[in-house]
Amino acid sequence: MFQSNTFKDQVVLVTGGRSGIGFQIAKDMLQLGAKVIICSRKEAPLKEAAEKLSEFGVVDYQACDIRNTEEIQALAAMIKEKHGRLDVLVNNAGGQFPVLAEYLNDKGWNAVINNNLNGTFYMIREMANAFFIPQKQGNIVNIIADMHRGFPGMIHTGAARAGVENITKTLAQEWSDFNIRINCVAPGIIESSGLDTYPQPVQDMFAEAKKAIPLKRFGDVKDISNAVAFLASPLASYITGISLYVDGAQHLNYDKMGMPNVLKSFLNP
Ligand SMILES: CCC/C=C/C(=O)SCCNC(=O)CCNC(=O)[C@H](O)C(C)(C)COP(=O)([O-])OP(=O)([O-])OC[C@H]1O[C@@H](n2cnc3c(N)ncnc32)[C@H](O)[C@@H]1OP(=O)([O-])[O-]
Ligand SMILES: NC(=O)C1=CN([C@@H]2O[C@H](COP(=O)(O)OP(=O)(O)OC[C@H]3O[C@@H](n4cnc5c(N)ncnc54)[C@H](OP(=O)(O)O)[C@@H]3O)[C@@H](O)[C@H]2O)C=CC1
Repeated sequence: MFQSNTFKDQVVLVTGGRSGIGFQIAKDMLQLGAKVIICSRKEAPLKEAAEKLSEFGVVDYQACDIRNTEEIQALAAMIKEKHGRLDVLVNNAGGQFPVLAEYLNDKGWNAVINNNLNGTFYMIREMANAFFIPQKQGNIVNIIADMHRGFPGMIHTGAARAGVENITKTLAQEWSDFNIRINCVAPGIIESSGLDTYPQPVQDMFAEAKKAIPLKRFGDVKDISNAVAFLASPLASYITGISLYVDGAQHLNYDKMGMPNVLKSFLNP
């Protein structure tokens, strides 16, 4: 659907690109002409993913925990040495676990805030300082979540993603002088490797909730990748500071999905 040269010779970094949504984004960017770098915490699955992706184009990888500034700086140094520039940063790495607020301890709260909010900010700041600000050009897409009306059962990630959404609105203004565009994609429930990490009762609850999604289906990793490609492409050259909900209108119908109640009955000890 996009022209195969949409990202020709552009350098694209996809965090969490070894699996699920990130893998699809990396694959599609390669097929649209980009050189792609993927990072995540563990070296072995990253290498395996990079080998699979190399069928589609030039791909590099480096283990990097987005919560660790030194590791991010080392990743930026590798990209500078090998490619000389960075055009697009896709902040896809993240995760959380279902829990009710009253049972969430400091460690669990901090783990998710550190990953999804702090890690995303560190990555944005470091890549902007290393590339986008000196280049006076850059493009950032942040994967957040469907937390438009709060996120019962996932208060930590709701707060973290709302923080990223606000960072996005701030930087769309603060960094407009550097010709940096920054946007979010907010996935609904997407059939991906990430979803498989949830316990069976939560997956059963998702299956039940599907009936109340106005488009009556879960999303596909390709639905998210298409939105990322659009926002990172020149087709979106006048779009910055927005969140694009890719969720079959779930965010308009959340309470009817019965998620809070089902989550509550599952999560109550
Ligand atoms: C509708 C929405 C659909 C969304 C779908 C997706 O997003 S799919 C994509 C989803 N993909 C993913 O989510 C995958 C990636 N997810 C992750 O890597 C983790 O969930 C992370 C984000 C907490 C980071 O982890 P990390 O390596 O930084 O930390 P750690 O593992 O060492 O844990 C630190 C502390 O957190 C707590 N705690 C953690 N887990 C649970 C739990 N299940 N139960 C209860 N508590 C839990 C616990 O306090 C633990 O300390 P402890 O008690 O062990 O001393
Ligand atoms: N699937 C869904 O329905 C939805 C997903 N999302 C979000 O979309 C993103 C992708 O999800 P999905 O593909 O489904 O799930 P996955 O669990 O497959 O992907 C998460 C990726 O992030 C990486 N990652 C996690 N923490 C870090 C870290 N600290 N540093 C570097 N990499 C990290 C993981 O690799 P590793 O563990 O090896 O580090 C993994 O590759 C996530 O942020 C997720 O929360 C949002 C809403 C809905």
